Amino acid sequence: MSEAGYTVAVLGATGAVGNRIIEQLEQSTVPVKALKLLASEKSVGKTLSFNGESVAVELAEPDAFEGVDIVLASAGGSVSAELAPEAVKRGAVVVDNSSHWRMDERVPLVVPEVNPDALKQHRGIIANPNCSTTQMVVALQPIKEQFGLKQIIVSTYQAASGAGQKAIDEVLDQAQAFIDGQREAMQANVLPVKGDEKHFPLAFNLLPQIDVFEEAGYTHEEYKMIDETKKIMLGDAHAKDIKVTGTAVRVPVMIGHGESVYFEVADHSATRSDIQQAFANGAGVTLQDDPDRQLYPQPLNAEGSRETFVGRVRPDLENEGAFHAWIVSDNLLKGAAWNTVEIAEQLVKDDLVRVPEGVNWD
Ligand SMILES: NC(=O)C1=CN([C@@H]2O[C@H](COP(=O)(O)OP(=O)(O)OC[C@H]3O[C@@H](n4cnc5c(N)ncnc54)[C@H](OP(=O)(O)O)[C@@H]3O)[C@@H](O)[C@H]2O)C=CC1
Ligand SMILES: N[C@@H](CC(=O)OP(=O)(O)O)C(=O)O
Repeated sequence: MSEAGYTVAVLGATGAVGNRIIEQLEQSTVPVKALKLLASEKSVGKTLSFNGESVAVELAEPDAFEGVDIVLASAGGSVSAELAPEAVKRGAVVVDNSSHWRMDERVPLVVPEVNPDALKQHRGIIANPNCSTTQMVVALQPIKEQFGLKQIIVSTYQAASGAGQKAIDEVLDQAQAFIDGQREAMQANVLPVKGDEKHFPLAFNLLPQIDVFEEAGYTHEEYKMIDETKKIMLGDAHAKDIKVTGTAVRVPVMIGHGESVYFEVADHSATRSDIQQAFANGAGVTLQDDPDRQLYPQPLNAEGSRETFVGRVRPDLENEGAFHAWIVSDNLLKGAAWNTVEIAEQLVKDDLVRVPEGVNWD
């Protein structure tokens, strides 16, 4: 790093996640010497604000990464597949939000509260996990550290914003049609999966499909949660030390994913209060758990926060060593933009903003 700091590029700067990356970067400890904002042709010439200054959006193309030290990418999988290697070739370290690189064995998949040391092995590309996975592993890491984790069964309640601005707009239009008594006018073109054969309204509804269906009746989102949790917590997407399964459901909430999690610990002496205390002490976790005061996490309250909120902690009444908890976080912040910027902070702190010699992604 030069005295003045790093040149940072935000790829996908005009998107919902990109906008929040810029905001999080403004409030971060990353010393930004210069900022480049990159997007598609249609956004070239637009300006966005960073630290009170107006920055013009440029075209995302290979040469745009000349002189860049850190790239924070959120422009989708195909863009990252093509441009991340180009950025690395030009000496930049890329933190990528898309799912494209996550399962690549050469790529660390990082949540700084859980596996910051994985960054030490980076070869220029670092992946940011799926939003539902991130908040679950942040919450459960202190439980794993103190009591050992044997099994996780999760049901997600995922906000429309996870599928982008178009999904939010669609749900609001559907809600208005429903309120106007025109149920037949509820248009659905985006959810559950853009480009899939059928679409259904989410307003006043629940959709037990996020992403496409794959083997054995599971969706891709469910497989991502299983594989990514293992890669982050155990260092291997196929490890068997913790059994993980789940059901991913889209709910008519705008921002903030909820998760009902059943988990089994190895140490059967753990009490409800031990588990609550472990959550309360967890990095990035805020315990909101007081049934007497009806205190529990809610998406509307989590919006805009970097924290992962945990409540409704209770033992399973039939299985020894098993507990339930309710986890909520802002899917666009800890689930995407903040985790990305937090990784950049960790790279700076550990002096890892450099591409190792001899790396080749071609
Ligand atoms: N970690 C996670 O769980 C999450 C990850 N994501 C990832 O972030 C990505 C962005 O999500 P979101 O912000 O909601 O999406 P948006 O649709 O709001 O934004 C997409 C961004 O990508 C840019 N873009 C699209 N195509 C290209 C292209 N060919 N070249 C350069 N830039 C391009 C867009 O630029 P323009 O405005 O010019 O079209 C825009 O800046 C997702 O595709 C996903 O991969 C998103 C949510 C959560
Ligand atoms: N699939 C997530 C958002 C997302 O973009 O996830 P991923 O980065 O794993 O594709 C959701 O819909 O809430």
